[in-house]
Amino acid sequence: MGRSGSIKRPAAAALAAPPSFTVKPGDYRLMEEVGYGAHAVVYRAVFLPRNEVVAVKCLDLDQLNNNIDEIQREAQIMSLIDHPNVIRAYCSFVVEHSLWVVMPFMREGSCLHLMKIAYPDGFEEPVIGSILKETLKALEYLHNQGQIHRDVKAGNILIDSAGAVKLGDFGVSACMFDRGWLQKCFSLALDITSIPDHGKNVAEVCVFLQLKDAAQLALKKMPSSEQEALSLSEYQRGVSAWNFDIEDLKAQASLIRDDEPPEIKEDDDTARNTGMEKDLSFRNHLGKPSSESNYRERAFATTVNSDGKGPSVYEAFDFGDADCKNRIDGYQNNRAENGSSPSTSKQDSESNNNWTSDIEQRQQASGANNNTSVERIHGFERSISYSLILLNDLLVFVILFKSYVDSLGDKSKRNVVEIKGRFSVTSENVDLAKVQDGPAGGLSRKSQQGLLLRKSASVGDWLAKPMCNSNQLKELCNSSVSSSILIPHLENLVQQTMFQQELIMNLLGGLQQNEKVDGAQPGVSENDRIASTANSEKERSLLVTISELQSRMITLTDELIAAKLKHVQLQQELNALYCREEIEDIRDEDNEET
Ligand SMILES: Nc1ncnc2c1ncn2[C@@H]1O[C@H](COP(=O)(O)OP(=O)(O)OP(=O)(O)O)[C@@H](O)[C@H]1O
Repeated sequence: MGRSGSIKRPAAAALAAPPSFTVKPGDYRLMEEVGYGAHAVVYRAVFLPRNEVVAVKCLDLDQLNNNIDEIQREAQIMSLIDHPNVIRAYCSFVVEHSLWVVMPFMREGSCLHLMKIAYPDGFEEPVIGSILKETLKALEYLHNQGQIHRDVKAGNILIDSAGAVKLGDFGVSACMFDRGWLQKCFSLALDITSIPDHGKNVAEVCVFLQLKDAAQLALKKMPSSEQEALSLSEYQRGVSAWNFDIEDLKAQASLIRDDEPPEIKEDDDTARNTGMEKDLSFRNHLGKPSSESNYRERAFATTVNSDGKGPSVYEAFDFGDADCKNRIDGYQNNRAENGSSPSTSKQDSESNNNWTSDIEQRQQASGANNNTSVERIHGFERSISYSLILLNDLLVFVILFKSYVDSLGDKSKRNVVEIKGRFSVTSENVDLAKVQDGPAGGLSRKSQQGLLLRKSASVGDWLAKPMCNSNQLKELCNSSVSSSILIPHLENLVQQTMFQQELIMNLLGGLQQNEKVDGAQPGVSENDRIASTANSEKERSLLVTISELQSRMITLTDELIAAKLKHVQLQQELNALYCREEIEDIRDEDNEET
């Protein structure tokens, strides 16, 4: 990524809003509310002169009176955007106490919304891959423009009726090359510490930073009941945040009362409101009644109706891969055949909330007879393949992470080009090609080692090809991979490991039950008995493998946590060094200016 001199700026023609959209409020008719965030309500609207459907984001200026600059920046950034994967503002203007931003209407809503309504267990991997690919294109474009989005999450990834994926919400984005912004950050830090003598500031800022870390730690240590209440309240309010805890998400979804989710009726023009608590005063302030139906739910209802009619959000995606598409269609058909409308799938997940049941359901739906031991064995094999894949990923990450932590010790002083808030842009920019080949890319790389991994129907192709060969691994260990890239993967892996342990326990329980049932069945033929004995042998050896995997995973997880702690400690030391250097630079500049 270049510095300010190399930032590409959109051509002048692209800067101007399309002349066809006017800045007269009377030209827009606000329809139903389609979403809301911390500072804004978004409506479906009609641009009357052309009878064209658009989205209007209404930002409450009173509520944000201290952040006018930021609001202006968001509107400005959105109007400069010219990329198919980033939501662009057609125009913006002030209406009484709010700023209206007119933009393309994304009919299917956000990924968060889709998951809440119809996919409480998350999307299928191919869909995730497709969404992420488009999102990465958006980020690449923004980064080339010198912008950091800083709020990439499911609630800000929107999908239109054609299946196009666009990144929205620039409320907290920042320009990486904005020196003024950088200075503001530092002076804020200095204000907080209230130290008049600049000579002492270096140390004080580092105290300040530690306090901030302590506050974050305290938040983590908040009693789980309080965390749950906070988390549930945010979930119900539709506030989207990063949450990698699948069990937590499931628990939150299950806490929503049965009468809260929308009733999915394709021909119901007045889809019911979700009933989620919302800030009524804010919405009334913006001049819209709070009881209006939620268009989003109605719109998506047509895509997931169990009768199979209506467009599918999946069908709209261009996967560029017939196999992927078939698998998705198959999954969709299974859902339809099962009658798994959003409400029923939620009940399913409550009553049958484990991975093995999911496999069984999908197998049943595809017409497979999974009652035999052979089928069960295949199920176990798939589970073990999944375990092996995760285990190997974990191993690769532990090795990488350890070498990264070790390398941090040697690199106590890197070439800092810019520090922007919590971002440090160094001359040692991460080589994305390497990173793709590493932790993330490793997932899509074909296994070049001896492991023969059976493809898992549930886990998907991309997970079944996870390994780097030894040379690539060595190369990665020698390269400096950013902790901000590694840590989320590591955390994710720890969670997956825990999930695996639970899965193994479920498998063991399921196997014991099945053995009991098989033993009790009368009228079993001699051939079946022989087959059953052979399968029992196989099951037993698989069980041994499972328990071995389990203990290896636990050991690896422990190592991982220890490495992570060391990393945090080293990172803090590094931060302190960066701060010192940057503050000295700023002071030198001040001195030069004076
Ligand atoms: N162009 C659009 N078309 C359709 N729905 C949209 C559009 N833009 C936003 N939404 C919906 O409105 C919701 C809130 O929008 P947005 O995230 O921009 O508001 P915000 O106040 O900036 O949110 P946050 O709290 O995340 O900062 C989104 O999650 C999405 O569901």
